[in-house]
Amino acid sequence: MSEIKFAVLGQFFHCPIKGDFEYAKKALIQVDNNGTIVSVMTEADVEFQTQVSFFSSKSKLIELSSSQYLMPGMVDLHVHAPQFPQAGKGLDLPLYDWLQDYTFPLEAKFADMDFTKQIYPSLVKSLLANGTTSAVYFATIHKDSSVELARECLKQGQRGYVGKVNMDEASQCPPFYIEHSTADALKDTELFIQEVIGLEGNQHQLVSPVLTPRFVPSCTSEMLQGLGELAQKYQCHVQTHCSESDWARDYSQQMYGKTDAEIYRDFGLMTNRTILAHSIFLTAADHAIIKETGASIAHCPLSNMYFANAAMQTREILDNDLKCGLGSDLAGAPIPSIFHTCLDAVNHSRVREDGTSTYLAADTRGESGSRISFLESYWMATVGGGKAIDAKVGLFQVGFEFDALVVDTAVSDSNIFIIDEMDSDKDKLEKIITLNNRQNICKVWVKGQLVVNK
Ligand SMILES: Nc1nc2[nH]cnc2c(=O)[nH]1
Repeated sequence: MSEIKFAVLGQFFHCPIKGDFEYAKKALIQVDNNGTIVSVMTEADVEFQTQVSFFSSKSKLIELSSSQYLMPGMVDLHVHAPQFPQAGKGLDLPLYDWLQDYTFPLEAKFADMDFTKQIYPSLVKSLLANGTTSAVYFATIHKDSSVELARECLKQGQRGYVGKVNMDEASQCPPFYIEHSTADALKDTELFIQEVIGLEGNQHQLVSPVLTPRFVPSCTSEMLQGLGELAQKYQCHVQTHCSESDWARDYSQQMYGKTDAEIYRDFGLMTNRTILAHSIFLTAADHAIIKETGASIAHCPLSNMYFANAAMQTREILDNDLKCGLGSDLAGAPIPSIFHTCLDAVNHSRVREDGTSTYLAADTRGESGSRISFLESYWMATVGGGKAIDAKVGLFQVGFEFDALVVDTAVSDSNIFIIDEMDSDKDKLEKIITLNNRQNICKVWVKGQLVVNK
């Protein structure tokens, strides 16, 4: 039996059931040397006090204060790592022009390892400080630079899913940012998979490789075919963009006469480890394909407001029990925080429900019944994300990995203001979801390893 590394004593929130939450006022969570939760006790357990005293006497007890809340780590299902320097600017163009004018020139710079090493450490640090314990990254087309991102995740202790981007369609990619050849790119991708799996210190697979066809327009059918074969061979994760905008949806129809989900399925890219970013223009048949294959959706609400030309079917996706989590889509949206994304997801659904045009009567303006709740968005950010990456994270339950953070509502520069006599447990959780900032996050653990400690 593995040894207990530490035990945390304090209050916690988590969401075992979509749309609901659990609050434990005083709990003791024991974590073993592998970073796995081996016991979750509350005061109702007869052994509770004895265990608390035991871990205290061994100096293995981490006791939270009354203003501190233990929460599951956040899962960001869609981050463009090389776009970090672009965050907060350049969102004035539609998707196609934004890629060509701003994004591809920036991503091309990651051929330079010095530039890579200047950017990626700050990005990983920033995400961890915002409570993102697991991140699913698009890197760039450059193998060595992409491996460096995986190495950086490992170094800072973040659960990282990293993809070397593939793009080889000459009509859609600029000459300065395109694979040398499809065959070379596929070889590089296979090497990338092997190098990431074999990284020094990655025995527990904290970082994993992800096959990453950028999206249908940037890939030839040979590339999609080759990546589909690698997905079957290595059983690794796959990530891509799916039906993100009118333009992207129409491109697929013109080229293949199919939707993105149908194209990915037909090339063997839809598996229960596939993450489809955006997924705005889904048909009923797409829903069926996604459900049948067990693929997941990364909902990126803020970026959708810039690029999607439409609102996400979040309500239907949740009601249809499709696997769905949240993505920041840095830097199609500027904010590196999945707490913020929770708020965006709710806002996005409310705008959809209400509609926008003041020239229309209220009852014809929006799509009634399409809102989602704060608890549903938080569920997506934790449990939904965990299911998408196929990791046991997002809940404080025995057998789950201890990926967690401590939110302190009493830090001097806090936006969260809790009054115990006035705020119910649900009020407190909603306040934390909506008002939490990185200054409130004082501790972060990934797989039982303390990676942020303020
Ligand atoms: N939001 C977003 N959509 C894309 N579609 C293809 N590439 C991208 C990208 O970098 N960001």
